[in-house]
Amino acid sequence: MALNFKPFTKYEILDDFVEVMISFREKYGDIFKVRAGNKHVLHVCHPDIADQVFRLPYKENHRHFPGMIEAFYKYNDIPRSLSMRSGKDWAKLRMPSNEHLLKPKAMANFTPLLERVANDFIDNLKTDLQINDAVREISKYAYECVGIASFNKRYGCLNDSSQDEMLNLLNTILKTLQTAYLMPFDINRYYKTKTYREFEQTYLQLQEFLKKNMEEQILRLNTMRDEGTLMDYLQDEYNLIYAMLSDGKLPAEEIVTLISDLHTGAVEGLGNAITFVLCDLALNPDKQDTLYEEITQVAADQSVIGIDALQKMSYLQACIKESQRLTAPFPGALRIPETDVTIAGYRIPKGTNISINHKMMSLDERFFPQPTKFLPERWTRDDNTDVIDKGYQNFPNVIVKPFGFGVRSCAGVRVAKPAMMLSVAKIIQNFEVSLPNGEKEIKTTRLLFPTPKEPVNMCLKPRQSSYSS
Ligand code: HEM
Repeated sequence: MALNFKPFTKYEILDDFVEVMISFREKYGDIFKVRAGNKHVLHVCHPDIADQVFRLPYKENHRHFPGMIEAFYKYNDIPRSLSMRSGKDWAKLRMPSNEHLLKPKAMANFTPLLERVANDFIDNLKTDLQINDAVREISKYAYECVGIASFNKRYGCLNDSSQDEMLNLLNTILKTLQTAYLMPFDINRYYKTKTYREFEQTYLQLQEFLKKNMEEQILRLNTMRDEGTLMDYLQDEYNLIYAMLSDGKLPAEEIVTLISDLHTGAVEGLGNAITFVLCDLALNPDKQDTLYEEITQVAADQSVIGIDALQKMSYLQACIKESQRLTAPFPGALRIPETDVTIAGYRIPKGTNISINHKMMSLDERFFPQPTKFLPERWTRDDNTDVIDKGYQNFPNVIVKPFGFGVRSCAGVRVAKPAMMLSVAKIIQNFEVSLPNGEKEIKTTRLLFPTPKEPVNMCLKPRQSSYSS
């Protein structure tokens, strides 16, 4: 079966994409094949089948990339970005990075840095008492978070609109990538299309920007070393570049490549995910009240919310997980079997793209009763069966996987989680959030990540006991 594209279309993901996929599942069952771009993708919509796919051996962690990406690296002699690598080449960059980005202490290392950005963001909101075009505004916060996590640097984007250029650039990179993934033929291998040229120009600009920041960071660290202040500084602040350079496993050029993935992966992903959590809380004031209660209990009268407090905020974690269930940032974890396999009775040739369709499973009534309702209680440990039948817990850890699954999952999750938790906790600690004009629903569309179809505005009412950030 194929989703047919006209030859010269705009290659966008259709707004009714989810409805189309649901109709396929109803017609063809829990496993079906769809044409996406120039490849076929096998969609899996049942946790038992997903479990079988996840358990296959993956030595190479292969990916297929659009022709535009292959053409870009043919024309430009720069190292491939992490997300565009496969096999040993991918592992060579990913494994040494994991030691810094994913080790258990990483979240504690990044949280104090991110909190500084969250505090500035809240200070701005205290003046504005509204968020206009939430994804855009929150993407600025996200961009600042990546700047401080990568280079211990404030880009200044929260207060300086001249920095918006970088946000536009990151947005263009994502848009052109999406088009490339959807194109049914690899024309970019033979001809530099407008999409290719836009991608090439913006991606090279991003690399230049990051190279310059890397050089500044190295100079700064060397100056501190020469002045004898480096060790004192490192006691106060985690520095990712120092940590990666000093273990000597990756050259500076490869570190820049990794940092570029941190930028492209983070800003849109975080901007949208945080917006959706705030919308869900605005549309469900009773859940917002419960969250506010938890925050006041755990954070007491503190303006500082540290890693210990975040880890105690189980309702906050449940709100985020439930929001990510509803909007499923990641439509499907991709797996490519390395030999011919039999799954759910079907013989599947090696090299087939299999997508574990988290989106379909997350909204499936068989696994989540009342699937369209925002019920964070689904994810709390208390046995509150009055609120929701927790039968879905028979499928733990397979269905809702916003950060992906296994070795190829999100490399920035230990930045993303505290960045999300800090912003939502501090906003709810300080304001009652609502949507204007009694809006009842946020319609979504996709730009690699799901995003609101129209800009979302939010009203912020200061809470009586709001603390200074
Ligand atoms: C809510 C926000 C985010 C979500 C939902 C998210 C989700 C994901 C998912 C599902 C993947 C796996 C994609 C795949 O299988 O190809 C991924 C990959 C990745 N993410 Fe995130 N992410 C988020 C934020 C971030 C942040 C803040 C960073 C960086 C600081 C980041 C860095 C990366 C990188 C580098 C990869 C590529 C990993 C690889 O190919 O080995 N992400 N992300």
